[in-house]
Amino acid sequence: MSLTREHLAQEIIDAGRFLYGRGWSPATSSNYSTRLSPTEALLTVSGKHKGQLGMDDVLATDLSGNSLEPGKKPSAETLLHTQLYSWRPEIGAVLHTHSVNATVLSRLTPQDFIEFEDYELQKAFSGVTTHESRVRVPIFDNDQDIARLAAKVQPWLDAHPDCVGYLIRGHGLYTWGARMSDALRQIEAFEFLFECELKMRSLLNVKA
Ligand SMILES: CSCCC(=O)C(=O)COP(=O)(O)O
Ligand SMILES: [Zn+2]
Repeated sequence: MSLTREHLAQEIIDAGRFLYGRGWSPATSSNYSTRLSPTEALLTVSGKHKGQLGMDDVLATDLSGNSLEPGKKPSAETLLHTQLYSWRPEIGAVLHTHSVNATVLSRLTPQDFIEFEDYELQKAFSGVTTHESRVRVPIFDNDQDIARLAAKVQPWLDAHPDCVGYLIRGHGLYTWGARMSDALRQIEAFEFLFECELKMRSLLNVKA
């Protein structure tokens, strides 16, 4: 059964309240989307406070990132959402957040990835069934040119079909799922793992 636009918009509003409440989407940062149809996404309007979204603060775009609702300005990062819907037809929701831990960890890491290993919570990621696995999370340098950034993300996605999310250095996290609940679960898992990693590094006095 396909969900109505109203239901999908409410999922985005509820996600914003939750993520803002956890401190992972401060102020107007972050953007969220759901798949509206095989060729359209429903996405947050640019510049809105994500803890206070209303029904008018979302708009439909095509999968090239073009607004289908004149008068509404799509998120500056629309292309990073729509490229994921184009990449995998089973993706139904994409979340981008700006937590302190994602920001600090991505800045502290000189390599272009971080890897999680031997954490039970890795099993919260789609497709992971044991802690005896490695979840590699690429880190892309931040770029105000989102088309250029998307062009750097695409080859990684194509080479890693099991990728569950990525970081943008000093900026934030992207993750996704078949449904909004899956994307939210992955955000929570990432945040738990980021915090573990930062605590481990500070206790071990590891710089990177
Ligand atoms: C104040 S945060 C800077 C922009 C950003 O990174 C973000 O996630 C929000 O951008 P949008 O255009 O989607 O509001
Ligand atoms: Zn952002």
